[in-house]
Amino acid sequence: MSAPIITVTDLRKVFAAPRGSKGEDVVAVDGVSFELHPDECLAIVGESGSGKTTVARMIVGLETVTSGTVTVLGADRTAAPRSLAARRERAREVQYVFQDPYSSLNGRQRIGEVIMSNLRLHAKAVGARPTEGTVKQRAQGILDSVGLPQRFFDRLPRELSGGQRQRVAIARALAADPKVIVLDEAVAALDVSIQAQILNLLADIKAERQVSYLFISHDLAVVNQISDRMVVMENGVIVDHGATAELLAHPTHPYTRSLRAAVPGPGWKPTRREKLAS
Ligand SMILES: Nc1ncnc2c1ncn2[C@@H]1O[C@H](COP(=O)(O)OP(=O)(O)OP(=O)(O)O)[C@@H](O)[C@H]1O
Repeated sequence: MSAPIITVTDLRKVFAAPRGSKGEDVVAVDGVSFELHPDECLAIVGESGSGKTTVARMIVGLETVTSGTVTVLGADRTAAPRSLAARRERAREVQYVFQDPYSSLNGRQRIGEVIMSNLRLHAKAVGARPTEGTVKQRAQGILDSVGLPQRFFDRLPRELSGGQRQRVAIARALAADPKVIVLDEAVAALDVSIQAQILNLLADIKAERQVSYLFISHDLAVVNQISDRMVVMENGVIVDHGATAELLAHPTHPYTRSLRAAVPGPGWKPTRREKLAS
């Protein structure tokens, strides 16, 4: 098997109680280890507060690491980036798509400019000087690849639906041509039918490009559709891991079983992923 793109080893995060408060420190993540391989979708699942987002934020350098290590493409990424250039270098490797596409998009920036500014940023960082015409052409291509018509190029985020805005957030991530996209509850705010469209889009993108997903979700029905493997977190600790289809068809760990049991009946079928792939 080829070398992992991301390796996290014995990752731990403690949030200190505010100074002067009588509160206790929060151990959000405790001894988490896993690997993300090329072209795979690894899901991190668990209930609210289990530590999923904190793991992702440590991987992209948005949160400091208390102990343990993060390696991305063979480079140690445990320490927080020290400069803007270092932060951008990391962003070229790993892009982050947030749950709420509205607050993550600049309300005054038109959709085409959202994509073009990320294209310019990352082209500049690798010393390329594409013309404005080339940048625009690439941005139009990316808009097309996320299934949005060209007339959206000049629109503002508020003129788009939630699903369309999430397509723009994905387009912005693609503009960096990353090796990994972290999708943090990226479809949680969307209606089920729109969720399915975005999941199909993500599957298409992954089939076309060399990109891996770290897919964070509390929703096993969604995870079942998109991920190859999953790790299950409870109270900051990985309590279960394995191939998604296998783990969900035959959950053995009590926590995975309880999560699985909490999935609403209609629409839930362990074979749905095969259907999506067909
Ligand atoms: N900045 C912070 N300061 C203090 N505690 C925090 C901070 N961020 C997260 N926590 C705590 O760390 C724990 C894990 O939170 P985290 O957001 O990683 O969980 P999660 O599984 O992603 O949940 P959710 O899906 O609700 O975001 C929680 O107890 C949370 O309250």
